[in-house]
Amino acid sequence: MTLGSRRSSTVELEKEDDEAPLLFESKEGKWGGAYKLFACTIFAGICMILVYRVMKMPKRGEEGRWGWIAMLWAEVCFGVYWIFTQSLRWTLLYHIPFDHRLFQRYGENKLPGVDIFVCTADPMLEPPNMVINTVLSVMCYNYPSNKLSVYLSDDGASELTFYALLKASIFSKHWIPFCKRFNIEPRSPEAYFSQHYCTIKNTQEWSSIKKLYEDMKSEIELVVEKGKVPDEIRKQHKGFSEWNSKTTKKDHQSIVQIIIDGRDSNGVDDDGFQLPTLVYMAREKRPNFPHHFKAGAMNALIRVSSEISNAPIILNLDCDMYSNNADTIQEVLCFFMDQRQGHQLAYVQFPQHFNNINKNDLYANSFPVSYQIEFPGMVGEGGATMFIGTGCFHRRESLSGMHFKHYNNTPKCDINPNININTQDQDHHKMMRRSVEALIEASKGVSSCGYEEGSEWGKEKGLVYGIPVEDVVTGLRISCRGWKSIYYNPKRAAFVGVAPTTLEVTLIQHKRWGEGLFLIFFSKFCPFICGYRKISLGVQMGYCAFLLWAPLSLPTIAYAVIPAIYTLWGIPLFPPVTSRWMLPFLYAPLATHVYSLLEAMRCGCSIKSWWNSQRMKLFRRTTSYLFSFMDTVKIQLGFSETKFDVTDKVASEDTMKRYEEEVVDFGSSCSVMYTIIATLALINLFGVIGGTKKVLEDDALVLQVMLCVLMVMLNKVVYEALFVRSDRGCLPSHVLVKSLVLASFACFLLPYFLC
Ligand SMILES: O=c1ccn([C@@H]2O[C@H](COP(=O)(O)OP(=O)(O)O[C@H]3O[C@H](CO)[C@@H](O)[C@H](O)[C@H]3O)[C@@H](O)[C@H]2O)c(=O)[nH]1
Ligand SMILES: [Mn+2]
Repeated sequence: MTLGSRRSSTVELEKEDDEAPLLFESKEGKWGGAYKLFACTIFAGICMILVYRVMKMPKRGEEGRWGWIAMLWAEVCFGVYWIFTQSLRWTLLYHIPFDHRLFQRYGENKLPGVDIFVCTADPMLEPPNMVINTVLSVMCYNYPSNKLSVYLSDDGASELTFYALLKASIFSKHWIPFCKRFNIEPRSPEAYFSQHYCTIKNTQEWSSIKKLYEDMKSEIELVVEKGKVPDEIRKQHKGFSEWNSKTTKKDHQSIVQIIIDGRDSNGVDDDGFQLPTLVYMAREKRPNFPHHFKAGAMNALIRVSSEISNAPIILNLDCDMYSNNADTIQEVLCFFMDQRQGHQLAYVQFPQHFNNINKNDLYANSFPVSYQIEFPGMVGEGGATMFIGTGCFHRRESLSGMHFKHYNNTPKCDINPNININTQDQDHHKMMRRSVEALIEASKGVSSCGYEEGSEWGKEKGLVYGIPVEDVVTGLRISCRGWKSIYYNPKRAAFVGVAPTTLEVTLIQHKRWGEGLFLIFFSKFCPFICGYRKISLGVQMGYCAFLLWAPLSLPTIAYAVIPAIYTLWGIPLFPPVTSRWMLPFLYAPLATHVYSLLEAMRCGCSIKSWWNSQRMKLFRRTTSYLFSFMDTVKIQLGFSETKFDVTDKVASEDTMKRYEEEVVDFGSSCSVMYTIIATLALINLFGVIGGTKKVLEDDALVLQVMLCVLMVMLNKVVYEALFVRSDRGCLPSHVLVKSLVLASFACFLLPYFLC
């Protein structure tokens, strides 16, 4: 069976609606003109820096030539990168939906079905209780339940997760009517009960539902702790028969269970309303078949859902991202169903918000500047935005791989315009209602390892394989296939997730991102090649501002090391304070950083969180992205394969305490990364100590010493972790020894080798 042949996959409008009021409007951001002028002055500064570098380059044999060349190279890199980031700031475009018009125009019956995919990969890193909270939150959307289907993909193939989902399906019968009756938010029970005391009039009902939730939660926790579902529970559901002693995460058959069949008249909640369909899926995995991580899971979900519900709109969520607004689907449909532009739209991306960011966002895990400026900036450049893996609504056709021109050329009446989805479908189901068993059989077939062999999945169809940021590359390809996309950041966050709480986890996560993004740059999906004449130059450059994180590590390391070492050697790399050339060297970096601070504050960051983000930028570039860079090179040369380290979403109490107190937690296992961080911090400390004396003799070293002082200020937390702290999150003594040896070598012995 081919995709989309059974049910309509089209959200389209009839011609007569052409005159009707639009379902959304677009607005340009303010203060564009002033910014453009300001950016031009910075650009002039950058050019003058480069001119000075080339003019004053020491001759062959003269002192400092290599350092000078390295600085020139680093400044060229920063300059080019800065230009790329400008394309994300030139024209900001925001979209505002009019959701009240949607129901007015279509009524409930004419709205399309929505399939919701939730992915999980490991019951230890992603606790089943967290997963079902996400599932429950999306089962409660203010949207006709018979049009909602929720699919959980479990790459951990864990009976614990399955058990939790069964429990959640029972609890949902009480939870959904409770949410709708009292119109509560958010609808993830864990989030709701942790944020609210009884806010509703009927306290008895509130307490009883809270008790139900807590009982379920502790029952699940008990089973998870045991690591095994007890036999008496296993007997209660035939689904457990899929697990036997040989089932492991990496080796098992396809498991598909329709836990709630939305067509079934028994599938109703306490108030007698239909429940959404709920499906558990663990696609087949075998040791000798690559499974392609999340991209593989998503592709299996696309196919399995096409057998079961085949809704034209797909929402995709990570297991830690619960829905925080029950009206999100309506808002999104305003975009997809708008008569003027809706048909061109492939996806609507929401930002990722987190509920566990500490006061000043110590690890710079939230991206307010990206979400409030850079993403709308990319939309402003050419109607495209990045797909970032979670909190994204897709049109099924585009996600499955269809080109816009083919979609647009398909006569819409042949594949049922959305107007008829509901009524026709139900008749359709009555007529050719496949039994649950038949649906499960078909689903198992399409989620088996063999199904993808020799097929176009992962290449032309579905999410792209081979790149650990499957999301970004897939979004880019969709844009290159002629589709538009919208970025939407509503006032009330639509989705809320969990951010890493230790430095180590953040650095590892960024290593994966950096590597994946850089791999895109080298693949056939490089925006300048794949996007040539398909997406605007601004969007191509905007993508590169992200794709080039990894190589930017090299100039950053050069800038963090060379000035400090050359200070100790007494060799100047910058113009003296008395020279007029000093001006661009002061202006360009100062203006960019002051601007970046203002921009962050405009997005609601505190000064301290901006400062933290600058430190994290340094840490990430000198460690995560350096490893991303090296691994990408290895992969390109064929020495290594891509992998996906799942982000740990649980933290010990000790760690949480430090996180809340905003004390950097270095953890224990990333010692190579920490050695680099500590070595750079020490080199700059030596630079300041040795340089202060020299500055008094030679004013040519002033800028260099200022740079070292800035680096030392950024690295304050590192010195504390090395010399002062003694808790479990500090830096171990072997890191101190190694970094001292390395830093001393670079500062004091290297000159003897080089001379
Ligand atoms: O083999 C795998 C690995 C991961 N996942 C799921 O993918 C999601 C994202 O994984 P996570 O470890 O949380 O990574 P993050 O870095 O937090 O994820 C961001 O970056 C990823 C790409 O690197 C995107 O896939 C995600 O959607 C995006 O939120 C989670 O729900 C996982 O359960 C799978 O289903 N199968
Ligand atoms: Mn995550």
